[in-house]
Amino acid sequence: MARGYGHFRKPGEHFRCAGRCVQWRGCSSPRRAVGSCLFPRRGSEEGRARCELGLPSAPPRCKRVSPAPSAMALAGRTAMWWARLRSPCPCAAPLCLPPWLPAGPAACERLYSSPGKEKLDMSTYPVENIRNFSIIAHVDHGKSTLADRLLEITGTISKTARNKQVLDKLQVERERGITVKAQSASLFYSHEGVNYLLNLIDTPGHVDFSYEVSRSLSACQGVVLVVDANEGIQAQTVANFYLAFEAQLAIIPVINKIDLKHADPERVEKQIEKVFDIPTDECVRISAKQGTNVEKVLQKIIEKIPPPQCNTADPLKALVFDSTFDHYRGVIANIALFGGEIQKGHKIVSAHTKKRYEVNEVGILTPNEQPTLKLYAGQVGYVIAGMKEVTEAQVGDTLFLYKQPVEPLPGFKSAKPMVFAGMYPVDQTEYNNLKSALEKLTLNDSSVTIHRDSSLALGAGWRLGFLGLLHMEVFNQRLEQEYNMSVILTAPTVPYKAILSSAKLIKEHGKAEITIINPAQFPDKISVSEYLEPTVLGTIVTPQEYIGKIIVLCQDRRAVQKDILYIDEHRVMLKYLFPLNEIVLDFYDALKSLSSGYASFDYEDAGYQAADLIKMDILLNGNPVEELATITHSDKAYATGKLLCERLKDAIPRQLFEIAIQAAIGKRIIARETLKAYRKNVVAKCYGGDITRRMKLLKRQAEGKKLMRKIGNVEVPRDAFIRVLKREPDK
Ligand SMILES: Nc1nc2c(ncn2[C@@H]2O[C@H](COP(=O)(O)OP(=O)(O)OP(=O)(O)O)[C@@H](O)[C@H]2O)c(=O)[nH]1
Repeated sequence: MARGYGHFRKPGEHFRCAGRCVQWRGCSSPRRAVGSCLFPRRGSEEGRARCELGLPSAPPRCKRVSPAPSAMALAGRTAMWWARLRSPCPCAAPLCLPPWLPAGPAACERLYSSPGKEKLDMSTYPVENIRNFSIIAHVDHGKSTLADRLLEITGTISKTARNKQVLDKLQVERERGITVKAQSASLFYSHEGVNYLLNLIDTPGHVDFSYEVSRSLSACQGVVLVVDANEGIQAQTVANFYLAFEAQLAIIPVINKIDLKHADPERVEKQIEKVFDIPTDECVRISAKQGTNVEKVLQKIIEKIPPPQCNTADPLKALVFDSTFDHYRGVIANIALFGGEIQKGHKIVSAHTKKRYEVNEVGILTPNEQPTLKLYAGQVGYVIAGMKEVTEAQVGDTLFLYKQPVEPLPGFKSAKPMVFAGMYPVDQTEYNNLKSALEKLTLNDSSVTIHRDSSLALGAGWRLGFLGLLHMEVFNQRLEQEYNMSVILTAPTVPYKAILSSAKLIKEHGKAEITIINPAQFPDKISVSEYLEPTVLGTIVTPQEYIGKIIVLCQDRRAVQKDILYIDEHRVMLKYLFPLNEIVLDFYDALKSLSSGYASFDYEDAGYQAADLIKMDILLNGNPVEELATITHSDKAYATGKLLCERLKDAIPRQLFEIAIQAAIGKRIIARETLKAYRKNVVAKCYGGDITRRMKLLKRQAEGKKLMRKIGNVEVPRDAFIRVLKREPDK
């Protein structure tokens, strides 16, 4: 496949390079594709680019094929190289060789070399042979591992030891070992002589990503509810069960990890019967890791989950349940067809924007994009239709054929952000780049809300709403990893409300009830008749020996007990009404710490309640730090103020001058810490003429300084805001 010098490549052509498939992204006019330019000289621009991207170094033979380009030509081609190196093959999202790819060059060529010629015919899967289902469970109960085995058994991926969490494609997912993004895959399975098309969606387990689960369920008729045979029912098992139950989906309970030494599937079956009212004989006992009984799960899916209720003869009605942005192809929308069919060339209209598009490509995910001739009612796949702007692809939108309008599908309830934080570019010149990165990332994560904001110290930025602190951390990490953006995040806060009493303010806001997502905009007590704080109904599942400590912790967090239920002789389920700001930052850590990791926690929105709130300012040498202002309950003001000052004292490096750290309510100072003046001489121990060592130490110090941002005359490290506000786990 490797082409020599002088070959004319066509745009879109696939070819092998350094052991992987690449697609030519050159311009449409025939141009000399120095096929070998993918094997650059060592030390060249491209060489460095390849190195940064972690691509292998050039094989020696390629150096012979590729004549060394002149400096000018090199500069001219660099952008093109970059574009091509960064552009993944449309069949393979990651640039690196995907772990599920069958070994050997032949397999690679078969899969990726000419997808255009290998479009699948999906007409052989009528609606009655389709099953759409999600795998739901508590964190780490084995959803992704079960998905791997299902993909293997159905021959979608080959059986190799490298197949671990194949559907967790994002770097952040692989690094953290958690699923943050629901991923779908189409499986072909033959049962009793009938060929079935099974569309699987692997969902995240953590409470912060439950919006992904609820959206995934809209494309399904059933769920596989995985429960760990050792841990039993946990808080997210209950939450996810009710999501599926309310959506009236068929539920297949699966008890996983029966290979574990302490597995007790019988106990878990009884729990399932007691809490969910599902007879014990309906549970399937499996070991997803070892593959035991996984085939039974497939059979249950076919028997218990009904096929989608829709018809290919109806007009096209496609629900966009997820979308991603590709730099070259625009928006790739994941769709579930609730009627009709769709194919290349169709003119479609978005019910949301009313804009018209022509379909360029349709296909299914296996789990990479596999183009198909058409998609039919009941099937789940993707569509590329030349949507160039991220705002054009709304998750929850309905697509229909031009001149054949349909009633739009109900779409999705918009996600309700639980925490808000300010986000600012480290350097204001990066503002536009960050704006574009945020737009693209929020397309893929529609649960994030964005409002423009600005701060005296940090300049122009945004106030972002997240579903929780983990969600905020993951979003920040994705911005860094996928868009190479580093940002400053301010202290997270929950959305409070205020009922205004001042006529002037009501006129200003146009309404009496306002939502405060930025502590800087907290209105004075004189102009407010009542403050309201958000609450959540929390579910805690714990072994009974920790119940005493947990009750004390909940009381300390101003929670009110609503229910208590023994799910078996050893485990208890507690329900508490919590003020959201008491749990959002560190409650989970505290709970895990005092229950030795055994208790689990989940929560759902429970509206607002009246609260005695005050705004607390933090002053550094008398100057208020807007980014550290917090809204707190009056009962907790002194304790919070003292703690914040102590934390700040640890977080701020000592400087050449003394720093007074104070917490103030209005003009009243309620806590104070003093940071002594200090200047570290990093080269103090370097005597003699060892210049390289001195340079190294000074460079390291300079790098540390880069991480800081000046606020007034005091340097505050970038990550201080979250660190300072996170409480220590309660002892
Ligand atoms: N012993 C044993 N371990 C298993 C089994 N299934 C999964 N695991 C392990 O459990 C851990 C979590 O598995 P995952 O598949 O990532 O769990 P998950 O539910 O997808 O996790 P999240 O996506 O973070 O919610 C991994 O270390 C798996 O190897 C099993 O049947 N037996």
